[in-house]
Amino acid sequence: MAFELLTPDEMAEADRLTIGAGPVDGVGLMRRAGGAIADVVLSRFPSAHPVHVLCGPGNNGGDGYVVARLLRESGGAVRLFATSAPRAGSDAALAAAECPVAVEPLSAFAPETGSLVVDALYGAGLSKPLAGDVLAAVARTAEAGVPVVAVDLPSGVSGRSGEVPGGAFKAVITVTFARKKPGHLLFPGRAHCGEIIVADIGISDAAVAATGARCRENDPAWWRALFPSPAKDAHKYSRGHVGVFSGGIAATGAARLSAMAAARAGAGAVTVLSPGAALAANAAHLTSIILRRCDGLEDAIAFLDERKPAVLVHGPGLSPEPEVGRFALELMGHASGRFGALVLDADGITSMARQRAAFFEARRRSGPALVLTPHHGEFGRLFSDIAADTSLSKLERALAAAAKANAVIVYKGPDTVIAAPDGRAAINSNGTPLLATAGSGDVLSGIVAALMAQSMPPFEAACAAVWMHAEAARRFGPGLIAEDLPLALREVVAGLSG
Ligand SMILES: NC(=O)C1=CN([C@@H]2O[C@H](COP(=O)(O)OP(=O)(O)OC[C@H]3O[C@@H](n4cnc5c(N)ncnc54)[C@H](OP(=O)(O)O)[C@@H]3O)[C@@H](O)[C@H]2O)[C@@H](O)CC1
Ligand SMILES: Nc1ncnc2c1ncn2[C@@H]1O[C@H](COP(=O)(O)OP(=O)(O)O)[C@@H](O)[C@H]1O
Ligand SMILES: [K+]
Repeated sequence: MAFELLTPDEMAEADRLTIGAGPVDGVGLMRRAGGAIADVVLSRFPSAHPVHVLCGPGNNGGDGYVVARLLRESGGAVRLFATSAPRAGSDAALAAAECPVAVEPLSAFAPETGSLVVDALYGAGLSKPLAGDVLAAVARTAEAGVPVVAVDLPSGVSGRSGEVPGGAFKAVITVTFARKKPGHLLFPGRAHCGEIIVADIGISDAAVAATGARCRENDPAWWRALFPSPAKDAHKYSRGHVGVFSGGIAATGAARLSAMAAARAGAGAVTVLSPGAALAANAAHLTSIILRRCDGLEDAIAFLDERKPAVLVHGPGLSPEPEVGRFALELMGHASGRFGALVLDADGITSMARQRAAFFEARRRSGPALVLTPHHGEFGRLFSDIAADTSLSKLERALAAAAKANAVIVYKGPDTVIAAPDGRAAINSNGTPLLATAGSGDVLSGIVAALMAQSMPPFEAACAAVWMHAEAARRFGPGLIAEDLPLALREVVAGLSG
C-alpha cells in the first residue's frame, strides 16, 4: 500500500505526468475512474433502484457520465442530473457524448427510498462554497436518508484542507483515485467521507514520486524498521534514560503519567525531577520510576551531568507562568549538549508563548532536537500568526510551525498532524475519541520521549508515538482513562517488536 497524500495540485501533476508518459490519455483515465465507481456501486449496492448520478461541469462530472453509462449498460435503472453541460472539447464532454442516459436538470432531483446517489458534482476542482441547486440537492439527499457514493471527494469538501466552506454531501463510501488526499483525513472533511476506497486507475508510483509530495498517512509500515528493540547486551541506561520535570505539590500526576508511559514505551530508566515541595507526593506514587529533587537550573544541570539522560520532557503539570518558559530556554541554551532532545508539551508551550521572540531566536541557533506537542489552543498561543492565517490548512499550519521553530510539531486533535522542519509530514488516521480524556496528552509526551531516547529519529518517533497512543486507546476500549494508557501500550509495543 502507498501512503503518500496528494493535494489536488499534486494529483493534477501526477495526472499530467501519467498522460505525458502514455499510452493512456485523459479520457482513458476518466473511463477507468468511472469504471472503479461503477464496480463499487454494483458490488456494494446491488439492489439500489434507481441510481441517481449527479454530474458537475468539470472532470468530476465527467467521471459521473462514465458511471451512468456503465450502470445503464449493466441493465440497472439510472437517472442523471447535471448542473450544466461540460465545456465543449473537454474530456468530460467526450464522456457525456458517450453516455446514453437522458440528462435532467439538478433542480428536478428528488431521491426516493431505495435509491442511491452517486455524487459526481465537484471533486479536486472545488472552488467555492456549495450554493443554490447543489446545496438543495445536499439537503434533499440528507432528508431522504439515501446512501451516497462520492466520486473522489464528497462535493463541498476541500481536498487540500478538509474544510467544508458551505455544505457538503455525507458519503457512505468515497472512491478516490491513486492516493488519498489530505482532505480525506483532516476534519471536518473526514467525517463526510465514510469508508474511503483508493482505486488504481493507472497513475504510476513514479508519477506520484515525481510530484515531490512529502505528506503521508501515518502508518507503521513506513517507520517500523526504525522502531527500537533492546540490544541483547543492553543495560537500563543504554536502553534510553528519560527525565520528566514534575509540577508542584498540587500538580504532580501529569509528570507521572508521562514517566509511566515513557517506561512502558521502552525507556530503560525514567527519572521524575520534582520540586522539593512535591517530593513526598511523588514518592508516595512512584515505584520503578526514579525520583530526584530538582529546584532549578543548577539541580537540573547536576542531574544531566551525573545521569546523562537522552531526552527530557518539560511541560505536563507545570504552570503557564513565564519562568517555566524561561527555564526551558535556559535548558536549551546553557544545558545544550548535555542531553539529546527535549519534548515540550502543555504548559511548557503556553509559557513559552510569553517569550516567543527569544524562543524562535534560540531555535535559529543550534540546540537540542525539539518536539512540540500542542493541542489546538496551545498551538494558537505559541504560533499565533500562523494560527490566524485562515487560508492555511491544519497540515500547512503544522508545516509552517515546524519550519519556524526548527522542531517536529505534533499538532494534536482527532486528526493529529506531525510535521518536520525539513518539510515531511504525516496525518494520523487511527485516532479515537476515547483519547479525549484528561491526561492523555501527558502520556503521549512520554511515549515520544522514550522512542527518541532509544535512538528513533524525532519525526519517526513522533509519528510512531501518535499511532501507538491511539492504538493503545482502541485496544483498551470504552472506560479508558489516562492512567490505563501506559499498561495498554504493552500489547502495542509487543505487536511492533514482533
Ligand atoms: N488523476 C485524477 O485524479 C483523475 C481525476 N479525475 C476527476 O477529475 C476531477 C477534477 O476535475 P476538475 O479539475 O475538472 O474539477 P471538478 O472537481 O470537476 O470541478 C471543476 C468545475 O466545477 C466548478 N466548481 C467548483 N466548485 C464549484 C462550486 N462550489 N459551485 C459551482 N461550481 C463549482 C468549477 O468552476 P470554476 O471554479 O471554474 O468557476 C469548474 O467548472 C477529480 O475530482 C476526479 O473526479 C478523473 O477524471 C480521472 C483522473
Ligand atoms: N476526538 C478525538 N479523537 C482522537 N484523538 C483525540 C480526540 N480528542 C483528543 N484526542 C487526543 O488526545 C490527546 C489529548 O491531549 P491533550 O489535549 O494535551 O490532553 P491533556 O492536556 O488532558 O493531557 C491528544 O493526543 C489528542 O490528539
Ligand atoms: K464529488
